[in-house]
Amino acid sequence: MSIEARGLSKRYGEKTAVEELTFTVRPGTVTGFLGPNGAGKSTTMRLILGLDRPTAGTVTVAGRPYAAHRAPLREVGALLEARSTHGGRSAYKHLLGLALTHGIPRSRVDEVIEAVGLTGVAKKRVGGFSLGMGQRLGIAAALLADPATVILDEPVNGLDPEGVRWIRNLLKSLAAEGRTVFVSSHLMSEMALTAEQLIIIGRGRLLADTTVHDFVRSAGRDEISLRSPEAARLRDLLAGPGITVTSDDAPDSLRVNGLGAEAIGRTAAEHGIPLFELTPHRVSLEDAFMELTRDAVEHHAAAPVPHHQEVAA
Ligand SMILES: Nc1ncnc2c1ncn2[C@@H]1O[C@H](COP(=O)(O)OP(=O)(O)OP(=O)(O)O)[C@@H](O)[C@H]1O
Repeated sequence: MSIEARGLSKRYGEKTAVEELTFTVRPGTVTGFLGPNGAGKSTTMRLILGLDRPTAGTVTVAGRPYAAHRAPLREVGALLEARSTHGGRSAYKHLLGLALTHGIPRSRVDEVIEAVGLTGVAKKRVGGFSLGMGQRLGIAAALLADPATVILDEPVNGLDPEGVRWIRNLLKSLAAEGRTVFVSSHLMSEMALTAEQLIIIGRGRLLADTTVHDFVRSAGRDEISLRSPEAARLRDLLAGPGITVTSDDAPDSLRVNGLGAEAIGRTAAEHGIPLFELTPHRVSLEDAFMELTRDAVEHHAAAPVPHHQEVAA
């Protein structure tokens, strides 16, 4: 049961929150929905759930707009914002209320409470819940009708490492059961551990629709830093197509892109050039994500201008 967005756009007055988004979220895998703050993730999720009307384009779940489903709760379970629950009620009463109004058996309430690990506190007032317990309750509500599609907006926000790991495993198991799992985040590193597919947006536009595997591979070019008393000579020897050598402020240091440590070490040895240091640096996923979304970030912090000298393209 896929989620299909086609030319999906949403404007609020002058502000374009979502612009011509076209993507498909497929069942059986976790799809991460990534973008910096204000990219349009929450708006897109609201459009999927029929809580807002698109200015243009369409979005369907299992072939129909959300509102056209006879029992939408059974089709799509969603967690948008935590803490929409009445603080004076217990978790159990809250879920039971939802279940009774949607024809869901009482036994299912116990099941989801158990599944999200709230059994010990199910009879306690929701008002006294921690952020993590509130998120678990929101997820219990989303799963109550055993939906084929699960949509969660920033579910790990504010959670401790144990909670983050729990959500990660839960999402994977929901996908393994054949469900469509669509989860937003602004943390690339978290999505790399949780998702298989990635849809990345910035300023409302699609920036990438890819797999985590491909994103990691394209981001995974190594940069090598080295120190040598003959750095200038080595720099000329390493230059070539697809290879970038930059020198930092220190006259004996170089940074090399496009060559492995072995190739550099071998070239240095062939020419009798001593190396004092040869260190590979992995370009982090977070760096690659920031690079991709740099132009789409609404508020930049002032960054120092890098001082690099390029000797070869
Ligand atoms: N009801 C609204 N009226 C006016 N502007 C809105 C409205 N809802 C969202 N926006 C604007 O649309 C843009 C996208 O917002 P949205 O909340 O969808 O982004 P997001 O990717 O979920 O961001 P975050 O990670 O900060 O939650 C933002 O610039 C936001 O200010």
